[in-house]
Amino acid sequence: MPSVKENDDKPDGLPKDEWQEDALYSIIILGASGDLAKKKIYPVLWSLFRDDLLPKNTSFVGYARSKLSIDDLRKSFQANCKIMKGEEEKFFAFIKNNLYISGSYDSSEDFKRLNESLNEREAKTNAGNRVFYLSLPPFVFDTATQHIRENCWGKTGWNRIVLEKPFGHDLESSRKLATHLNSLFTEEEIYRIDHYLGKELVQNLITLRFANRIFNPAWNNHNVASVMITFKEPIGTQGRGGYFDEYGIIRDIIQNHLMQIFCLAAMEKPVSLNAEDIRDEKVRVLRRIAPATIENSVFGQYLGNPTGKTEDEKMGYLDDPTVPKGSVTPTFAALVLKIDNERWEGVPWILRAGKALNERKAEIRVQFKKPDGDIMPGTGAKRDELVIRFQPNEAIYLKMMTKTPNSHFGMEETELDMTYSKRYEGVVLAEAYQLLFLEILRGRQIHFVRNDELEETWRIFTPLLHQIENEKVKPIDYEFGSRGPRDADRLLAENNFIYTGTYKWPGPSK
Ligand SMILES: NC(=O)C1=CN([C@@H]2O[C@H](COP(=O)(O)OP(=O)(O)OC[C@H]3O[C@@H](n4cnc5c(N)ncnc54)[C@H](OP(=O)(O)O)[C@@H]3O)[C@@H](O)[C@H]2O)C=CC1
Ligand SMILES: O=C1O[C@H](COP(=O)(O)O)[C@@H](O)[C@H](O)[C@H]1O
Repeated sequence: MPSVKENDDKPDGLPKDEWQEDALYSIIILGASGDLAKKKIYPVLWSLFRDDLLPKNTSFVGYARSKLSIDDLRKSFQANCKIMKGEEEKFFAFIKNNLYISGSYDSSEDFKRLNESLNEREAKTNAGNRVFYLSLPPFVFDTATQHIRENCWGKTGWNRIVLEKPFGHDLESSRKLATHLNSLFTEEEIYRIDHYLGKELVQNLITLRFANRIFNPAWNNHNVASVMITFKEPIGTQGRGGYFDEYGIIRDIIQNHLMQIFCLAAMEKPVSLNAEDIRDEKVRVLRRIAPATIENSVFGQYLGNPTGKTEDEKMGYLDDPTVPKGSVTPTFAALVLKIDNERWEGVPWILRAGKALNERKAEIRVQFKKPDGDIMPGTGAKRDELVIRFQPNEAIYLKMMTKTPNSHFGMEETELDMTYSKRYEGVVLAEAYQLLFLEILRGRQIHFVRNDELEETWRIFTPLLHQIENEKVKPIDYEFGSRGPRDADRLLAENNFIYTGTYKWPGPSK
């Protein structure tokens, strides 16, 4: 097994693709001067270039309003790139493949200049394949996409447009955006990124469920008591409260990341691994869910922790000067969805997400019912629980009962454990954006969100969002660094999720 621990953004074993030799691939980053571009997109492009995973003829074209030289651009993102000793020359070659054009998002002339520059570079090749990556605030989506379509759509190869969330603010605005995009592009040309779909263990859900005989027969209301999907972050809004306040935790995490995990865990087996077949099943299960309700939800907002170690921890959500005074935007939410189909009727699916909590964690817990016809009553047997920990320290473990060694029929809780750092020692997992970028270039949409998925998730959450916003429902206070409001545990208990607190992992967590 190769060990690449010395540089942990070098993933192991990514397949080398056979790219079109006679084509020029242009990756055009709109909003190249922005935060996402410098923190994420350029560093990921560098890592893929460094590891020879991109087509040989790839050119990176930044576009933004700021007047920047290539050197300014480089300085903006270099600190976020991992450049090991001996890789300086390669980094220099990466920078040489970069171009930057300053232009506004509402000027045909500027987009025409961008197009001329792309044409000029493509002239020496047979085909020009173009990826337009919109790393832009949502209010410029409409004009920018219009100009891309009218002025920059290549004629000799394929064109793909990549969008980051937010895809609208509610059902109506999402539909409006969809209508606009559909008037310009085909669905095959649109790549809606949800970076959770690029995470290794999220991708593994399909394999686990459908490549193993043992899970599928047990994956239903005869055997499953409840399911909980959790996202926790130990950081607050860190000065970006103004942005967060317009969205809140449901739009930021639950409607997208947690619902994508939900779909992969709850959907029926797709007829094939074709992107359309998988996405058809996701939509099918979403259509069987009634809108989320306030009665089945708990909302929280964090307070500063006076004993916190950092300034962030000491600051409550409302202390952030960028957050409007008296805001009731939730930074924590727990809610329950029910799926009205033959497989899942009666099983509560609990979705929880929060900022400023006690740890960083994203996981799914599937709690199984106790066996029927119990021949060991009164022995304290606990429910089996399958945990898939998406991050950190990726792991799949099944908490289960075993006979205590050398006892008569004494039993205790133990686990079948597949912790990635042990099972795949030394293997570096690719970062979500690395995998997703390669999928865009390959033209594979499995790990991207289709418009009807979006429509369904907005249908589920829009009535609740509008209600809490119109009625200014006050979230419950919780302290920075806690597990969130206590009422959330009550919601779990009322929805058949049993926490015993008796399970003990032997030794430090890997
Ligand atoms: N390979 C490895 O390294 C493995 C490590 N382990 C470790 O073993 C430890 C225990 O395992 P775990 O599966 O977490 O089991 P536990 O039963 O101890 O905890 C399950 C989860 O229940 C939640 N919880 C805590 N209090 C309450 C409450 N009052 N009501 C409802 N829920 C509550 C907590 O999450 P929350 O705060 O999110 O609600 C907790 O993480 C973990 O640290 C885990 O990392 C386990 C298996 C493999
Ligand atoms: O989309 C978002 O995700 C991040 C968390 O991503 P992760 O990969 O670090 O789990 C979150 O911090 C941010 O608020 C949200 O917009």
